[in-house]
Amino acid sequence: METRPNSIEDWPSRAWNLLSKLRDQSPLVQCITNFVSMDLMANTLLSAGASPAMIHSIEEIPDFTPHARSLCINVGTLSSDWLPAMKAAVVLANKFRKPWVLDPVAAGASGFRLNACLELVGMKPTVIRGNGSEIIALFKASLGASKGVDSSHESTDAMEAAKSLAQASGAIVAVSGAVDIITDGNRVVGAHNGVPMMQKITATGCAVTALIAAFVAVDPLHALEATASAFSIFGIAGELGMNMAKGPASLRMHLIDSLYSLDQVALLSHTKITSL
Ligand SMILES: Nc1ncnc2c1ncn2[C@@H]1O[C@H](COP(=O)(O)OP(=O)(O)OP(=O)(O)O)[C@@H](O)[C@H]1O
Ligand SMILES: Cc1ncsc1CCO
Ligand SMILES: [Mg+2]
Repeated sequence: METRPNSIEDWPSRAWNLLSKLRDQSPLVQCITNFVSMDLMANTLLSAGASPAMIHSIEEIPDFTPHARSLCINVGTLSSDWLPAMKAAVVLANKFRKPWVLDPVAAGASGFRLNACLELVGMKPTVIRGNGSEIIALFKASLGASKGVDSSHESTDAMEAAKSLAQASGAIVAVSGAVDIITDGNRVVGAHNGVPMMQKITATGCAVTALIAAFVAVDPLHALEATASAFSIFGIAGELGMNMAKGPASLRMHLIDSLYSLDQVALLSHTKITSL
C-alpha cells in the first residue's frame, strides 16, 4: 500500500514508499567493489529487493553500464588496473544520467588511494558515503592540508567536513556512525537507527553504500531523502536482527533476514530520521 507523506518531514512514510518502490522495480545496481564486500553487498541488495551485478572488467563496461539503473564505486581493495574501469563506468553513468555513489574506503591510507578518491569526487558522484575518518581525510586533502586519518572520528565530528565537501563537490555527503549524517551542504539530516555491533561485521559500511545506490536509483531527484531512508532501513534491519543475534556472525545473517522481511508496521514504528 502506498502511504503519502504529509510533508517533507514525514520520514517513516517516505522511507516506506521508497522501499516499496525498490521492491516493485528491482533496479539493476552495478557494483565495482572490493573483494571483502562483494558477498554482503550483493546479499544486502537482493534482500532489499534490488538486483545486484558485481561487474568490473573494463571490457564489459561499455555494454553493461548503460543498462544499470545506478552504479556503486568502492575503492576498498583498489589496484591500478581497476581504477580505469571505475572511471569508465562513471563516465557512462554520467552520460546516461544514472545516479552513482562513491565509497572512499580508507581514503587517506595511501597517496595512490587518496588521489584516486579525489579524482572520483571530481567526477560528480550523486552521493559520497564514508565513515567519519574517510570524510575528514577527503575534506582535508581537497583543501591540500594534512592527509592523516584518525580512525577514532565520530560522525558528528565530521559534520562540518561533510558540509564543506558537499558544497565543493555538489554531491550529497553521508557519514556513517552512531548517528548517520546526510547533507547537501546546506540541510543536515540524521538517521538514528542501527546497533554498535554492526561495526563488528566487515563491510556493513560498503553494504549500506550499495543500498543507498539502490535507493537513489528509484528516486534520483531526491538523493538526500533516498540516502537517509536507506541508512534508516539498514539500521532497522540491524536492530531487528540484533534481537535474534548472538554475535557478529549471526547478526550478519539476521540483518539480511530482517531486511528481507521488513514490513510496513515495523518500518513505520522504527524509522528515526531528524533534521540536525
Ligand atoms: N555506534 C553505532 N551505533 C549504531 N549503528 C552504527 C554505529 N556505528 C556504525 N553503525 C552503522 O553500521 C553501518 C556501518 O557503518 P561504519 O561507520 O562502521 O562503516 P565503515 O567504517 O565504512 O565500515 P566498513 O568499511 O567495514 O564497510 C552503518 O549502517 C552505520 O549506520
Ligand atoms: C577489511 C577491508 N579491507 C579492504 S576493504 C575492506 C572491507 C571494509 O571496507
Ligand atoms: Mg567503509
